Amino acid sequence: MIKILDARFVTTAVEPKGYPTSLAPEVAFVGRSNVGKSSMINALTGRRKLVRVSNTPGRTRTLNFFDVDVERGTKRHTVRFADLPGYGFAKVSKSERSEWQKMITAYLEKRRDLKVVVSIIDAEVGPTPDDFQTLDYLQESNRQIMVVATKIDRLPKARRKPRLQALAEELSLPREAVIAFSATEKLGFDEVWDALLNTLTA
Ligand SMILES: Nc1nc2c(ncn2[C@@H]2O[C@H](COP(=O)(O)OP(=O)(O)OP(=O)(O)O)[C@@H](O)[C@H]2O)c(=O)[nH]1
Ligand SMILES: [Mg+2]
Repeated sequence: MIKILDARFVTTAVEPKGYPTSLAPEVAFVGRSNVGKSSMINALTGRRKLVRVSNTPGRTRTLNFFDVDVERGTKRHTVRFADLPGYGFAKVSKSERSEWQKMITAYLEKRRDLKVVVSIIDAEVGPTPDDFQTLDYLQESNRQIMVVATKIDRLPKARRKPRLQALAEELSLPREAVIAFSATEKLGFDEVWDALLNTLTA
């Protein structure tokens, strides 16, 4: 039902004056370093190498923008994705960490085009204090939030449903508000796209 027509890199930015000019509603992917943000963008665009991913936390160090043309039913949409550096990466200096923090919060606070923030949680690890802090911050900023639990493939099938239920409870969300995802097993593609397009076209 969901078909990706095209996906392309737009630009890299570190501060507001480098953000691309408005074109389409924007979706930002936030989460811990190494949680799988860039992999999720690759999976959602059906391009294995659109964004660089890595085993080493701290791979993404700037804001990276991508445009995606997507078709659902007979309707075509263009959506802009913003891949953000992860938070909670310990192996950088304090000053570097605060630079990252500034880069991310400047974007989340000021970006007008930003319509949905996808908060990515590791399904196995569960929400960390950093995740809770970010979710609180986003709620206070009145941002539209979508929670996606990724790396669900790492859990045996029988444990997935109870795990998602527990995650939803921890986050004080209804069960259906937490979408299960796996970049490696390609799970959750339709669910995430449907939720995104439903929100963006509401
Ligand atoms: N098993 C499994 N591994 C995944 C999944 N998604 C990502 N990974 C792995 O997790 C690691 C980190 O992935 P990235 O997509 O680079 O993570 P990121 O959140 O963009 O990381 P930073 O840019 O450092 O913040 C890589 O080794 C990926 O292959 C998934 O759904 N399942
Ligand atoms: Mg990344």
